[in-house]
Amino acid sequence: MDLILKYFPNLTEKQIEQFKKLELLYQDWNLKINVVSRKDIDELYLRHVLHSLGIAKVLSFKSGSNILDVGTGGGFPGVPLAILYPECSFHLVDSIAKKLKVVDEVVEGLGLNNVKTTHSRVEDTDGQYDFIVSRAVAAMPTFVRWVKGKIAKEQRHELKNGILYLKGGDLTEELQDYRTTAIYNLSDFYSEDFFETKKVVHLPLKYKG
Ligand SMILES: C[S@@+](CC[C@H](N)C(=O)[O-])C[C@H]1O[C@@H](n2cnc3c(N)ncnc32)[C@H](O)[C@@H]1O
Repeated sequence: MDLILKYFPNLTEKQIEQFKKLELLYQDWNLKINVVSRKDIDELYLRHVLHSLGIAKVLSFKSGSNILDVGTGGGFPGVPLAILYPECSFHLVDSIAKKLKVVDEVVEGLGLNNVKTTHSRVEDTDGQYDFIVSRAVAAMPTFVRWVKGKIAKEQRHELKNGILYLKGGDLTEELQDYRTTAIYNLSDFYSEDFFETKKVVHLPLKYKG
């Protein structure tokens, strides 16, 4: 938890309580339904919470923003971002029901009222969002195919509406067809070794009507 405060020192008491409670809820639910590996549970704040919040180091979501988390699994990056941005609406989608069961329990346990979950493949969902966030779900070409048509028309942020994807390693080949991407190194914000190769990829997408 100190790790979160190190990089996000302006949290409210409520947010601090929610981030603290997150560990207990995941430990408990992970025993019943395994959604996070044992090693990762031991390092929940580093590998999941702080990593998810890396998106917030790149862009601060404005109040009233709508965010889609594709393939949220156990709730990453959607749940930590929903705690950080209580004035934004988060839609967390996953095609595996049992993972969303854990997310629903965690969301309820935290008293988060800005999160909606849907059990579906994202291709089969409707909705328009300022930003679409994700981690470890699909290569960019596939991902772009899944989410096109889901971008809101109105631009409210300094970054154009589109995808904010947590990725790692060498992305040269994967992103070669996307000239408008910007890559942000999380090592510029966080000093822990875990973030050495981790990045946030911003890909603006056009509104499709
Ligand atoms: C490796 S897990 C990553 C989970 C989470 N984003 C994280 O980083 O901890 C990939 C998740 O994407 C989901 N997924 C894969 N394809 C999907 C699709 N087309 N629509 C919705 N969810 C999908 C899987 O069910 C799985 O939970």
